[in-house]
Amino acid sequence: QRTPPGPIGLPLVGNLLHVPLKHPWIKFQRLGETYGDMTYFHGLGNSILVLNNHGTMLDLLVKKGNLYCSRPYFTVACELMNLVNSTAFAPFGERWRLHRKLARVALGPEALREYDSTLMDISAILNRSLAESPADFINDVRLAAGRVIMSTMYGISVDSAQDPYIVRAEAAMNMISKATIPGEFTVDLLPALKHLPTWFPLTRFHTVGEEGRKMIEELVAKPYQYVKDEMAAGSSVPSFTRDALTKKELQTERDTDETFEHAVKWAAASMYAAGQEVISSSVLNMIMALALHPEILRTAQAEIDSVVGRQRPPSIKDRHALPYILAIVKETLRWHPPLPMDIPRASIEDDFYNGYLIPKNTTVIPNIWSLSRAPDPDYPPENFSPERFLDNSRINKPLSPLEYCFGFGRRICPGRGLAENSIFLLAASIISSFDITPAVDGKGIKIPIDVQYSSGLVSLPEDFKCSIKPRGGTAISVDDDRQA
Ligand code: HEM
Repeated sequence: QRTPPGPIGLPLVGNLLHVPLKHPWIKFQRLGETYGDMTYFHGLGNSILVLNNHGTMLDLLVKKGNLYCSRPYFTVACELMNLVNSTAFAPFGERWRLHRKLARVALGPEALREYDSTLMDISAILNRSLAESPADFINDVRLAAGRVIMSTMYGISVDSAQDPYIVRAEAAMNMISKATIPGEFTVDLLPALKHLPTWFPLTRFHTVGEEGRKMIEELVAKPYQYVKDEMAAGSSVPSFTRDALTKKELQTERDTDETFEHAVKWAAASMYAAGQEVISSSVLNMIMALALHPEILRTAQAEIDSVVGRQRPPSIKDRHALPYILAIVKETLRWHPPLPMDIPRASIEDDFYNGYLIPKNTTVIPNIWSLSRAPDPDYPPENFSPERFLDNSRINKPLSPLEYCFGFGRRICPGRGLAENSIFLLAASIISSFDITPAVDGKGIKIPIDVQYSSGLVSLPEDFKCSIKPRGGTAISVDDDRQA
């Protein structure tokens, strides 16, 4: 039986040369132009299938979801750093199912409502720091995203970027992101290498794995212990961890599953690892887009002024009355999807699809990037144009990025509700309070913004400069609170 088409490989190295380390999603999209919706190739013993078409992604990852709901085994991340315990890298099985149940109960729509006012507080704090130290906006946004996760997962309020919870998490994230690009570590391609002694050349992964494992152990254990201590003292506040330890929907698992505590700890820490960076990268991406498009910012401000007014900050409840802001959020996720290659899947059995064999253990890469680049004669894909989602007169409406940026089927992102709420609220409150323009140098000349993104599994905007100033005549004081 033949496998799907793809480039012909060299012996041994296979087609590894076809996977550049920089922005592999662009190369994958081009391979799709040559080979069609499915491109299949080998690299050092791994078989890789890249999907470039939405229908094919739905057929394999939703309709045949059970066959494709495992993850490839990243030796460095999964084994040496222990991330096989996390939700995102867990293979298909009982442990992963329990994590998903925890997320359904403790991060579902009902649980999310508990956090609306926390998110409002976090936006107000972000606005205050943007007004006080606008040059630090990148750190401020990262910190706000860290606050969203620490408060919803553990009820921990974070004071500053030097907070040990945040420092630990950021360092661990840095490592994970690097360890999970297929091909980044030779050991991921030749798993037997991990048995080589640490002095052997090429075994940098031993050091990285060891450091990563220590960091991750602390990331998992410390905040969990905090929630237990607060609960014992009778002073805990709502959080994912507290809900998981108390909600009656999880009583059976708590009573019968001896791995329950381990699962709660790892599920909560997985949310940090999976959620903080994508929220901050989305908000920074939006700030960059608005600095480049003053007319879009003005239209967005006019919408907020007319719907919400200048006397109070926007809230989650205003969402459906603010279609332009929602279109900006969608366009931000489409313009540069935070996970351009989704999180790769692994097939758990041989499958036959459209006349091709897809062998068991194939690494499947749904190339979300290709979907975000669908040709559009009215609004070219490289342009930032929220209008593309609002122009009802068009016959061919674009697919909403909410249909693909969060993944598919049984492994779809369990944090998407929290992500949508927090990105919307942070975006709306920044837009309502600030003017954003390119920065100027000492001579008053604009510093051009170079639109560049990193190459990890999560792809972030590279650092850029812009000017953020409170809006003239704004009635919303930037050190606002919810009573204003
Ligand atoms: C803009 C924000 C976000 C984007 C674009 C995003 C995207 C994704 C994608 C593409 C996946 C892989 C889904 C698949 O395999 O098909 C995923 C998985 C995951 N996401 Fe998100 N995510 C976001 C925010 C969050 C947040 C805020 C959290 C937690 C609070 C979170 C937690 C997770 C977890 C735990 C997984 C692993 C699920 C599993 O393997 O079963 N994500 N996300």
